[in-house]
Amino acid sequence: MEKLISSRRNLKSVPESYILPPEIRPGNTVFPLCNIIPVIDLGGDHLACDGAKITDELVKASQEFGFFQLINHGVSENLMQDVLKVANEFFQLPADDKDRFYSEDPRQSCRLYTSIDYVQEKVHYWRDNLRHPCHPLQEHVQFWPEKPTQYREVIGKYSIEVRRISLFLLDLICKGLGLESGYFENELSQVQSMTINHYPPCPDPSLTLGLPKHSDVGLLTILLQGDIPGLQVLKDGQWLAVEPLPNAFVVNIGHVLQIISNGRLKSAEHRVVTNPKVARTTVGSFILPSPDSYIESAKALTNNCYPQLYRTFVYKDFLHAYIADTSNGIPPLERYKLQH
Ligand SMILES: O=C(O)CCC(=O)C(=O)O
Ligand SMILES: [Fe+2]
Repeated sequence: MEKLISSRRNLKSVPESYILPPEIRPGNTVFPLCNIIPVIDLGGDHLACDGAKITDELVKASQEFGFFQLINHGVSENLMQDVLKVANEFFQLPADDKDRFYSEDPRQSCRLYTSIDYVQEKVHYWRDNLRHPCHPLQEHVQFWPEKPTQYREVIGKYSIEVRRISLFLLDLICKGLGLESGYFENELSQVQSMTINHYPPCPDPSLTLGLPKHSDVGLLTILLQGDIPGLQVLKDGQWLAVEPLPNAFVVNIGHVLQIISNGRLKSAEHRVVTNPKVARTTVGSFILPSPDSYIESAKALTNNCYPQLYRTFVYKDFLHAYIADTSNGIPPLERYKLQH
C-alpha cells in the first residue's frame, strides 16, 4: 500500500526508482495541444444517427490514427462528472479503506496497484490504478469498492452505457471492414474491464511518465480523461497531446483489433506525461476477449494481396507477455508477426 505513488506525499524530488533512462524520458512535457486528432460526432442519439457517414469516418480514423474523440455520444454530462468524482474520491480515501484492494497479483479481480509491474520492472511509472471487471455487472459489482458510497451505482450505470457505445462502434467497424455481421458479438468482446488511473502531481515531469509508450491490449478502449491534459499519441514519429474536449470520450483501437483487421486498423501507441501541479484521474473501459479466445486475422481480410500478418494465438498467452513487454518497452506484437 505504501508503494502507491499517491501515498508518498510532499515529495520534493523524483525518487531514483522513478527516473526514466534518458532515451525514454519525455524531456519537455509542455506539448502544444493538438487538434488534428479526428473528432467523430454521433449526433446525440447514436441509434438514430447516419450510420454510413459515421462508419466511413470511423474506419478512416481507425486506419490513419487508431485514435479519435467521440462527441454527442449520448452519455449525460452529469454521469460523466459523477464518474470522475467517485474515481477521484476513491483515491482520497484513508489508507485503511483502500488497503484490502491492494495486491501485486494481477489475477486478483478487483485490484489496486501502482505503476505496471512494480515487483519486476526496472523503473516505476507515476500512476496508481484501480481496475476490475464490469460485465456482466451482477457477477462483479459486489467485489467493487463500497466507498465512496456512490461508487458501485455510478460506475455500474456508466459501464453499461460505455459498453453499449463500444459494441455500437464495433458493429460499425465490422460493417466498414466488410466482415460478416456480428463478427465481434461473441467471446471476442465478452470481457469489459474498468480502469481508474490516478496520476498525482510530480516534482519533475521531464524525468517520469505516468504510463510508457504502449497500445491497449484489447479491441477498443473508451477513455474519459476529464479536463486535465496528459495523454499523448504517437503519430508519424511525433508525440501529439490529446486536447481535452468538453464531454468527449477518447477512443482507441487495441492490439486485438489490429490483428483481426489484419493490420487495416492501427492500434495507436500512446503514453501519459505527468503534471507538476495537479493530480489527474482518468477512467477507461476496455473491451477484451475472454482468456481462451483464439485471436487471428479475419479470413475475409486475408488474401494474396493481404497475406496474414500474425500467427494465431490464445488471448491469455498474449496477455501474460504483454505486461512484461510493455513495462520493458518491447512491442508485444513482434513475437506474433509472420515473415513474408
Ligand atoms: O490516463 C490516460 O490518459 C490514458 C490511460 C491509458 O492509456 C490506459 O489506461 O491504457
Ligand atoms: Fe492505454
